[in-house]
Amino acid sequence: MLNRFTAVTGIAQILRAQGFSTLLPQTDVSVLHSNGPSTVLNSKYQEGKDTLSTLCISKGCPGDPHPQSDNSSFALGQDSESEPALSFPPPSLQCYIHPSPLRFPSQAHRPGQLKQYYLLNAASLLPVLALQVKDGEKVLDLCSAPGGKALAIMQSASPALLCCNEPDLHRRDWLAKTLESFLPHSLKSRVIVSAQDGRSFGQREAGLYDKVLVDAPCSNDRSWLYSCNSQQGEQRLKERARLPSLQAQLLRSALLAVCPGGTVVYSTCTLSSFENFSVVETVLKDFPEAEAEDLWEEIAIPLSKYFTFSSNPGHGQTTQEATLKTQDASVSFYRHRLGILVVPQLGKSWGPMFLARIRTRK
Ligand SMILES: C[S@@+](CC[C@H](N)C(=O)[O-])C[C@H]1O[C@@H](n2cnc3c(N)ncnc32)[C@H](O)[C@@H]1O
Repeated sequence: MLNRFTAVTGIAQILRAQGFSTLLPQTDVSVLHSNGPSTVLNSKYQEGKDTLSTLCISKGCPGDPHPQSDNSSFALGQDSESEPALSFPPPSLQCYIHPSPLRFPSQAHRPGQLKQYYLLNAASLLPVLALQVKDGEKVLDLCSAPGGKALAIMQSASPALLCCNEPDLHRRDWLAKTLESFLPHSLKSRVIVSAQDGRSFGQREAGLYDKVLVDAPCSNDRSWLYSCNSQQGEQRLKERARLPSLQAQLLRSALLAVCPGGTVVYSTCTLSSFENFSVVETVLKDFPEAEAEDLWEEIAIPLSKYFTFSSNPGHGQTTQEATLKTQDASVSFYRHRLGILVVPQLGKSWGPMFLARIRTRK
């Protein structure tokens, strides 16, 4: 993720030369121009585990009273390759994706300077896209560390307040460092770090937020690829059992924290339907004034060129299979009203990622 609060000249050209393309349909920086200082990216990629191949570039943020970017002179064209379009692409967010697993080297800390890019699993952008944060809104990131989605929110819009909550001390330090490395001082009063247990947040700050992201602690299926010993594995299997209850409490808390007419996005990086569809279904029973929205047309179809989606909840619920032919691929989908799931694919370095969007009635 290129940081719009720094100079980013030259990176888009390097990306294109390396075979990256824009993830979001509306932009193509092949015609990117800038008079600002050029940035040199270390283009020596490493192939290996935990590969990340999404890069986000952002234009200047219209609502930001303190633009510190030199990229206001960028001229951006339309991406004729991409269709159909996302209905709500954040106007200031540009993302790049690579068809094969590549890894940019992460950028070293440079005292007194903001980092220019942040690497993230491409599917991590989807909960932020679903949240549709608008300038001036109050946003809560209930489970925030290490801060990738909080940064993506700040690349997408200029909220009046972004509260990043993380109860774990070590991870909260990591979060604070991430925010410090990417966001200018001028945003300090608008991006705050909180240390509460997310389960009680909703009671304490009931109805205060327009948007709440619950990127919940989960089984994190991709991390199984890197678990090194069986003891660790057994411990994690034990912990799995308590997750759906914790996740449901966090989602309930989020629904209390959001104002009438507000939006909650619930996401995990597991395939487990007990941590995904079942949590949403259980919690919605307690909130008759809230309903899950269909993300199929808005997110799954426009991004089907890159991600394989499923909305099959498993355990015998009714599903409807549909096949969508894109320019490049024919992909099978299962539709379900409660959420969508990015399924990992061989040779791709993203997913799983489940997301559901819930709106409360005004
Ligand atoms: C999947 S990670 C969040 C990743 C983060 N949103 C990002 O994009 O970088 C889940 C986080 O939830 C935190 N967490 C665990 N229990 C929590 C609780 N009771 N309330 C709030 N956060 C909690 C974990 O410490 C962990 O940092």
